[in-house]
Amino acid sequence: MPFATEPPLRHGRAERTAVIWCNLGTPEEPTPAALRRYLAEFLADPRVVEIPRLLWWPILHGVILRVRPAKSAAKYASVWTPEGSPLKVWTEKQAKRLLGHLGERGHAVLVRHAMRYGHPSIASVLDELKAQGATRVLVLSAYPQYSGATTASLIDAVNAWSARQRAVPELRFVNRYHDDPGYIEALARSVRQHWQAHGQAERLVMSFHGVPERTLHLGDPYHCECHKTARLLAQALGLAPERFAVTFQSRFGKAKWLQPYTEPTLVELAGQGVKSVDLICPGFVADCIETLEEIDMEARAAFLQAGGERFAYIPCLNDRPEWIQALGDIAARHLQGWPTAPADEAERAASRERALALGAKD
Ligand SMILES: C=CC1=C(C)c2cc3[nH]c(cc4nc(cc5[nH]c(cc1n2)c(C)c5CCC(=O)O)C(CCC(=O)O)=C4C)c(C)c3C=C
Ligand SMILES: [Fe+2]
Ligand SMILES: [Fe+2]
Repeated sequence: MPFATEPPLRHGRAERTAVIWCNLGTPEEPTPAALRRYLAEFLADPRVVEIPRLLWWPILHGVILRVRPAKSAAKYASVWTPEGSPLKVWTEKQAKRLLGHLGERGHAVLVRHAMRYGHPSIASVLDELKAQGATRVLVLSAYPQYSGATTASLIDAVNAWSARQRAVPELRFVNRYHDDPGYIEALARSVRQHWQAHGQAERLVMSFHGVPERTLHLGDPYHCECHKTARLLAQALGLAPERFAVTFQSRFGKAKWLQPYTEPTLVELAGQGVKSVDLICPGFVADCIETLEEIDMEARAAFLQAGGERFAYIPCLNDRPEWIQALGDIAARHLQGWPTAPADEAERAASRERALALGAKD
């Protein structure tokens, strides 16, 4: 396999540190064609669908990619913004805010966002950072809870890029922050603020994206990490166990996924006479199709139709200042020991001196 041809690194050259804020990815447009491209890449990832290729390929190409793109495109169209897909808009904004926040704290780092599927791809962002002289890269995932389908998949993508490089930058991965106090407190504050403005419902439903149940039995920590996030959030809010529920949404395919499922739980609550629910999606740090359409439209309608009277969706953390602060703290913790101070002329000269003293030739 050919490795990249790269300009030789000069001794004494300033080190540059970069942070990549990685999210899942989203279609470029709310059209069947764009959805087909997006879903074809996403659902071909063996980390996402753990079915042997020989069985999965005919289903994916023969059925799913013929039917789903048009249906999903209509759903995306219902949440699309003038700037594009909500997931893209929030992810870009978060990267900018993180750059500003780290800068204020004296960290002169490069910050870019990247998408696991679609654009800008992880490989293209790593290429760009390397061209800008990044010698150390912190990969920060937009999934607080680790799962093979998400976190491990983005690690795979970074490693696939590394496998094509001659000079591989130093890499660090933030695999999880499901119990980070700053993240939990940012969630708690968003709930308290909602309660102050709109009053508290009878139940707080915490809905996480689902995964196939068998991944739990195979050792994926995702289910446990979702429950820990939920427990810590409930504790921070002083909620007794009977006042909240943990559910899983976005089931895909016919297999059993993590339970209880979000929508049937809402219908059941309404059937038990619960008239009001607040719903938060703590595992999504940016609003997207799964929160804005599946929850705030579909799940809302199901609850109200089943006899519920008040359904309040509490938005994702998006660009809330406490969240950007928490994200900055998480990044700063993982950047420890890496040079992030501005590389000025004096600093460059000193590092050259050190290199020469060690016998290196410039
Ligand atoms: C914790 C985050 C996520 C996990 C785990 C996850 C697993 C997973 N998802 C699918 C199938 C689909 N997911 C889709 C959208 C989507 N999924 C996540 C996050 C996780 N997925 C997000 C943030 C989004 C929104 C993307 C956006 O553009 O807004 C979709 C596409 C939408 C649709 O057609 O319904 C699919 C399909 C599987 C199979 C899976 C497996 C473990
Ligand atoms: Fe998903
Ligand atoms: Fe969905």
